[in-house]
Amino acid sequence: MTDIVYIRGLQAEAVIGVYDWERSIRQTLILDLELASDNRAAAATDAIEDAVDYDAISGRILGYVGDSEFQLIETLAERIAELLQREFGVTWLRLQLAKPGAVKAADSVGVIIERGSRS
Ligand SMILES: Nc1nc2c(c(=O)[nH]1)N=C([C@H](O)[C@@H](O)CO)CN2
Repeated sequence: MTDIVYIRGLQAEAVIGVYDWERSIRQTLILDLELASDNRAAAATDAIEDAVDYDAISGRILGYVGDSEFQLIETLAERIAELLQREFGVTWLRLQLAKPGAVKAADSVGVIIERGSRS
């Protein structure tokens, strides 16, 4: 399957970080997602039930990240990937998780992961 539904620039706030000062503040995270989709199936029925619902997924991620308190962005990215596979049946995904305020001299830092199979 080569179709994709994407979400770009999803902005969330979380307690995240390894240092003591980070455990008592909320920091901004930016998520970019590519999700495998059979767009022809959704187009054939024109029904949201047959689509990868970017609105429902965005809402779920915002809620999950907002409640999370991990130390590493690697952990948060992995948990989000697992959640999307488990709850939304996503078979393949590429997730970029950026922590833009983390390194003062850099525009942004973060991780990119791919999970699942595209075929
Ligand atoms: N690979 C990672 N490196 C670092 C992380 C991280 O989550 N993954 N986190 C930190 C600190 O929390 C940093 O963001 C504070 O500015 C350092 N390195």
